Amino acid sequence: MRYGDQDVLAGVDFDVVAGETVALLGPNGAGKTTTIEVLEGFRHRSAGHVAVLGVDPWHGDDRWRSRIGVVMQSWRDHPKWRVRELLAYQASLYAPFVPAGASRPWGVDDLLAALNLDGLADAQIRTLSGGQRRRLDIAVGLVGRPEIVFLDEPTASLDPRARRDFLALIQRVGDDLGSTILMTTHDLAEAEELADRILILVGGQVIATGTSKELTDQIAGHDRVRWAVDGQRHEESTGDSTAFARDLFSRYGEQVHELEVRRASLEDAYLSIVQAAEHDTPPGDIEEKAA
Ligand SMILES: Nc1ncnc2c1ncn2[C@@H]1O[C@H](COP(=O)(O)OP(=O)(O)OP(=O)(O)O)[C@@H](O)[C@H]1O
Repeated sequence: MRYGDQDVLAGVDFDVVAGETVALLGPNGAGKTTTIEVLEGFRHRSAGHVAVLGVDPWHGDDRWRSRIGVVMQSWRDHPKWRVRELLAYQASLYAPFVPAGASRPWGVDDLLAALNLDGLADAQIRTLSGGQRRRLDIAVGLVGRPEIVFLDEPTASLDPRARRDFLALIQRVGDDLGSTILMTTHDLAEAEELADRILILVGGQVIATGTSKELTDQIAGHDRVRWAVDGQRHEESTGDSTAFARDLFSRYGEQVHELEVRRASLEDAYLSIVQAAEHDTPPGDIEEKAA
């Protein structure tokens, strides 16, 4: 994808298997929204090959579109419509394309309840708070029970309970409906909880892919161990925190206090991988220096 003479996506190459939940992570401006918009058919790529459900998204027709659901980063329209009215209208757009015997679209009341929006069914959209509006955006993306759902930062502006409801709903959409999910997020706990696989995009390139554990293992050797002996606090990195603790106790016995082991998290791995890509060094080196 190129704007003017600037390539904003180059070397983005990945497959997503049917039924997979994939999280696209990356710093601001990395190209996540652009990638998703190309896949949704909203942006015309400058070059390259893209297929979604076997179709080039730029040439996707209404039948193809009825098989995908989209939650964009932000959209504002229909301010005077009521919540139930908008959802029912969106659901009606899918109706002509329902395959025989399939239970699509989603029942509007069920979906409102799942997103805890039932109390707002008759509210005008312009009266919703940012987080309520976000929940409606999510409902609009899911109402067609799509085979693939694209979600661009779906939980930005959700309160903790709404975020919990969303995570449960997306898990249900993935498990019960078998939908394929591609989402962007800056929330690493969310990616860890939902995603079968994570792609990290930096500077318009996919620089790492794997499960949360595979990415975290890339910076193995970075567990942090903290302890105190004689009131003196200590902290070290280690690849084997169990052996480290055993050695600590064999040397200092009961003098060891306040022992704390912190395993490398997805956030540590993400920061290390992104910083390494930005500085062109292997993951881990930067973290070591920072530590
Ligand atoms: N219409 C446009 N014209 C020119 N440049 C654009 C346009 N849209 C996006 N860009 C540029 O493309 C790059 C990727 O933007 P994109 O919105 O895809 O990033 P992102 O990873 O989704 O960022 P964020 O996390 O901030 O949402 C940025 O450098 C941005 O400035």
